[in-house]
Amino acid sequence: MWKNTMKTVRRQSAAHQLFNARDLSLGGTLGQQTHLELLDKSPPRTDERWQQAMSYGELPGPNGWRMLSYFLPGGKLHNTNLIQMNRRLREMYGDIYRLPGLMGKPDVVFTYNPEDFELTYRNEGVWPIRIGLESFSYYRKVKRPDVFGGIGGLVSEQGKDWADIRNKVNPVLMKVQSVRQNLPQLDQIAKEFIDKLESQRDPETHLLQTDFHDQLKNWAFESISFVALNTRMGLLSDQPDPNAARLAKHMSDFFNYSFQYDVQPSIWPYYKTRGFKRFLKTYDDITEITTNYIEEAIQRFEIDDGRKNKCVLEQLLGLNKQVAVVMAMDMLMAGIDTTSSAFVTILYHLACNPSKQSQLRRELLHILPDSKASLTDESTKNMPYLRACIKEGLRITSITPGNFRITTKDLVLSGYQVPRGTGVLMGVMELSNSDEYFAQSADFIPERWLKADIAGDVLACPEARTRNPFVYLPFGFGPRTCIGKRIAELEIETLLVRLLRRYHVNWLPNAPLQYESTIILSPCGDIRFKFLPVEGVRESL
Ligand code: HEM
Repeated sequence: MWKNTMKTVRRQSAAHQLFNARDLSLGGTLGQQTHLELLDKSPPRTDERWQQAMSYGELPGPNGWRMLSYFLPGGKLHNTNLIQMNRRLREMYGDIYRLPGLMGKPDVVFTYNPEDFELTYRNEGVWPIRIGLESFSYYRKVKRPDVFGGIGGLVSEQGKDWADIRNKVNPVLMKVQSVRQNLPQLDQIAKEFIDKLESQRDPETHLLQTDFHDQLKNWAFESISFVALNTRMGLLSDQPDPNAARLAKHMSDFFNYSFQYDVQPSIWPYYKTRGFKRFLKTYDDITEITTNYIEEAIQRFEIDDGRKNKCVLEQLLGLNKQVAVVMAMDMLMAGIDTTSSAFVTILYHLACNPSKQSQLRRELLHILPDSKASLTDESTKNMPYLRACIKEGLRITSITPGNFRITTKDLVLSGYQVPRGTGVLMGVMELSNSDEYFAQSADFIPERWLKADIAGDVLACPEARTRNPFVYLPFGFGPRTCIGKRIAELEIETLLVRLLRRYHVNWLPNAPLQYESTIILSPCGDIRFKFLPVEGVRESL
């Protein structure tokens, strides 16, 4: 079900990703605010700091033709992926450089200076601009206003339209209590995942007979669809709901299509090709299946009206049905690959660092002395080492390696004038992997995230990281930060507890875990772990 996505994605190069994001001004044709309308309207800056800064034209970087030549066969960036491309450009031009915007797109300034990150975020205002995926808006606003009532969704809206939804849904999705009420069901899903893993594990070799990453995507799908649709899809059972299996297949197709039509070059804004029409059909199928699930949930809520705590979907429906439909779909679209990729990453680091894994298991044995017991708010309150391991895994490989904004004000970045309306790409993962900000940055050291006073028997080492918060931002920053952060953390924590309480996990390949860069960094290639039951195995300390 998930394989198809991988194959297509592996063919993409940095050149495609760089040149082919749709023209930002397309927003105008979709009836949403364009980034130009959102820029600060005050006169250009004339203050001393601005005057003394070097001019924008002095920023290092290639012109349009030179940049194109880099991507031709034999060029410096030919066949690189996005990460390799950024590293080479940084070697060539330094810690701040400019790539020209082609075909009507704004220039993008790449920076590796945390002071620039802070300035950019602190000046983004209440309506930060991050370029969205235009097909979302087109489908929802132009093709199906009957279902979505003119709402494009968080990922693609800008300005006031974005803020209207975000302000409504923040209390539902960002409030700890609202999210944590899902713990019992997410724990149940984690248990079912482990049971399935056990049934696919060879007891002699301790290897899985199936693809672990694919299985994890089923777990992520089952978990997020419970939160978003209040429905158990049965994807971890032998007999999934047939509509759930269809939805999962459509989701997989959707990622292929979105990459093709939102990121690669395409004429769809001007001419609707046959392929694009198939994409719209996939959107239609996803919409039909999710709205059916939501209708079924509404009936359940009506029958069972006396509950004290309303689930996420019920709270969203209480705001507005169209907001609930859009949000549920966005959660499904943004919450599967992200969470499963992050989980593989964290598990990989723990598998490669057996002493850290043993340390974590000591904490887990304390939290869950009886492996059959359920996790509760009380038992999971105090898990400092687990949370530190998650942070440390995402530090070494943040699955979103850079954050993007369009500047709304004139800014001085690294001593250069950067006019409003310019794209700024903040290369945060490079900094979180630099010894300048994290001592022994290549090593997995969860202790750097522990506070000395709560570390218990662990030797905390908070001095191994910088105090600058802008060099570690796996979920972004500010009013536009990831809205699924709390859900993702809860899902990952719950499954890590269950998995490592049950198994010692070893990494089998001789090579490190590989990634491909698409919209996120996704683990690829040889992903094999060995799962040895904890019962009866001596800890290697
Ligand atoms: C480990 C898992 C995840 C990571 C690392 C991640 C990371 C991110 C990042 C970096 C952003 C951009 C933030 C910014 O611009 O400042 C983002 C946005 C977003 N994420 Fe996540 N995410 C994850 C899981 C999820 C999940 C589970 C959901 C669904 C509930 C989700 C839904 C969204 C949405 C809707 C946005 C757009 C928010 C907006 O523009 O207002 N994410 N995510």
